[in-house]
Amino acid sequence: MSAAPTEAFRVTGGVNKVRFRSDSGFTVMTARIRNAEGEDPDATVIGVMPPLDAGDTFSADVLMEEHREYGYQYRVLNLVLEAQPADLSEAGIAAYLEARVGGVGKVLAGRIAKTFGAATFDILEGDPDRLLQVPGVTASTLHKMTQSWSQQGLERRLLAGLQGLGLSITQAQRAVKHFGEAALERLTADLFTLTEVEGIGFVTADKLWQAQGGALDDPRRLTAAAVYALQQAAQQGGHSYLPRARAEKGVAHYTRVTPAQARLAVDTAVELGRLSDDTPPLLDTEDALHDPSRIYLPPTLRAEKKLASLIRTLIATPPAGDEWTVPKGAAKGLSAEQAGVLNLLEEHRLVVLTGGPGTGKSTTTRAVADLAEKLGLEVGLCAPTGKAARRLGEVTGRTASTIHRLLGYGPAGFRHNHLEPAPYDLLIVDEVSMCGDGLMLSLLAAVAPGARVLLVGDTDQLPPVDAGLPLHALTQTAPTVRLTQVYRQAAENPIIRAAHGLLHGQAPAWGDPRLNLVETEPDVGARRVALLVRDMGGPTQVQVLTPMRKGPLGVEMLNHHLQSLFNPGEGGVRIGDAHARPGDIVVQTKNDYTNEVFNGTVGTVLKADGARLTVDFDGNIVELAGAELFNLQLGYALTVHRAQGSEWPTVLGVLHEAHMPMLSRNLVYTALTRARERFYAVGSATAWQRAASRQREERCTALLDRIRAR
Ligand SMILES: Nc1ncnc2c1ncn2[C@@H]1O[C@H](COP(=O)(O)OP(=O)(O)OP(=O)(O)O)[C@@H](O)[C@H]1O
Repeated sequence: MSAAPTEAFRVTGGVNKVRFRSDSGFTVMTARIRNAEGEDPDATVIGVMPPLDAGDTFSADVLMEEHREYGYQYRVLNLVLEAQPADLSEAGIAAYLEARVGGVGKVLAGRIAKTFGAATFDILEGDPDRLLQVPGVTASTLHKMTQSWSQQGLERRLLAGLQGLGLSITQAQRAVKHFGEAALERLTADLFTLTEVEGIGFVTADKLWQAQGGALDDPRRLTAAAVYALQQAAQQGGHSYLPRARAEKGVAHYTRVTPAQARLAVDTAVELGRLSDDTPPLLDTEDALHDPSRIYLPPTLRAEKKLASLIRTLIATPPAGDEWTVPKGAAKGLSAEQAGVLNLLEEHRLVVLTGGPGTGKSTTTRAVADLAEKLGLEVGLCAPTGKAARRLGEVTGRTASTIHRLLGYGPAGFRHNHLEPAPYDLLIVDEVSMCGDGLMLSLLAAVAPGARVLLVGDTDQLPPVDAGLPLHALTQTAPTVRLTQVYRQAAENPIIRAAHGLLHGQAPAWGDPRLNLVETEPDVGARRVALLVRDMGGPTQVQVLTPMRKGPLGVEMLNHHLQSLFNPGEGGVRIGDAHARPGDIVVQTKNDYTNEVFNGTVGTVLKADGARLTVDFDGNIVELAGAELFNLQLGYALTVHRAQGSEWPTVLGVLHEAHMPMLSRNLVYTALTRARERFYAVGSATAWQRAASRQREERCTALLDRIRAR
């Protein structure tokens, strides 16, 4: 082969030996590869490939690269398996038959190879009955052989065809996994169907589409863009629907088409049922300026309607039995407001308890659980995250779990639902501000007939990451107690006072040793933060929070400086955004129900060997490898969103005008209330003033209207 060219080139080859293959399809093999310029008899070839064995032949686009340890090797971009072995000697054919064709053992493979030689594969493909003349090949053996051969042939043709559409081998494999045999036909008919595959979005499909020379105004492209606009609105802004004008703007933004075409795109998507138009009949009182139109993704519309009817039912139906009585002593130590919750639960199945930090929500929750158990009721305690569940358990002195665990979440979804309700007479859910419509629907759908539900949360916290704002709708429709009095020791705490001040648009009054601010410029900020963390006792004593991931004061930059100061060194195991070494602080970024580690849980790396990490998450010691490592990031600094539901004694909050797009009152309120004893702001006081005055953008949700609708 000539010197390493920088761009990809095509080779054909035969597999010598497969050295390694991960479940994601990443393979390391040695192969004989050749092209017009020459042959490399035993090259190292790496990359994501279809399942293959020694003896397979293939054609592939490869890039040559020099690895610092292994020297030259070829990285596969696309690889198509040929339908027969490289080595057409009798032994080669026998080895291939034995390895790849079902029902054929060593002896039989030898006989077939001896009888038919290189013609074996054409016969297997085109005239398989002739194989019956080989002693030992029975009708059932032949059936197994032809089944397996045609299945493999189909998969080979599918992968080759999909790669012909421009898909990478990874995308092709995921498409086959998702669509099965119909993959090629579905994607040939409409390449944008690819967006149904987990992890492949409109932008990727559009790149493939344009690489194929697809027309920019093709209805399939425009329809897919309309659906994508709604998906992005839910993911980025938590919107359950978009007014038509914004949906059209989204389409124009993603496709660069004219407003007229964008309008057509939304109309077409609605006609095809890919989107739903649920615009309510315009009441004459509506002002013409307010755009009442509502464009939904169909599943979101169904969920919102279902949730509204569930809430209406819970509000309208009486609790089962009459055992709920509130004896005199039950309200001991509670304020009249707090005691109100106990009384409301006598008549109502669904009660909501809200209030800011230190207003006595947890105290009230404990009193409700105590009373319910005295009355002999089964009480279920849960919260959206592991950390919040643990805290709920601590303050109520009972076991509490995540909502997912309480509802029996597994690969097939939630075990408890309207068919098999959760077996509790009273469900208490904490930190409900973190529940989107989806999780709230799963939760309320699993409430047993006649059972009661107490939802506890703080409506001023950040809105949920998922779409919808159910807690807000519930506080305006279900019987609600809003605790306002901040208690003595809580009131003395400047953090809690500052949090309540934020709700009235006031920036915190800095200067208290428990509530202080240090100004810094973005470019030197990360380094400054690392030194401050050192002065404050190191990363185990203080949690750093910041609004963003990117930028000079983002999580990535802060973690880089914090890791180099507190755990310097080289190498380590690759995780989501860096390399982790023993002693590093890491954070789980996705719910992992198998290891019972949830998004936002912080842990310490105990061991890092090869491609495995042992992490201690608050006493839950887990071993992580493979894809699980990409659910981890360095955790010296976290985004405020990731910190929701967690609390630390000391928090260092980084906030600067540079974060402007993210700054809102709820964001800084949530950051501040993550600190139990001490909050240290680094950045600029102006940023806090600006944030305090900015309400977050309203979310497009019609849940409240639907609950109220008659
Ligand atoms: N009725 C009350 N009378 C006197 N003190 C109270 C009362 N209710 C709560 N407290 C005290 O106020 C403090 C805050 O109570 P609690 O932790 O229940 O508030 P919270 O709303 O759960 O706060 P956070 O949201 O921060 O968890 C606690 O020290 C608690 O003992």
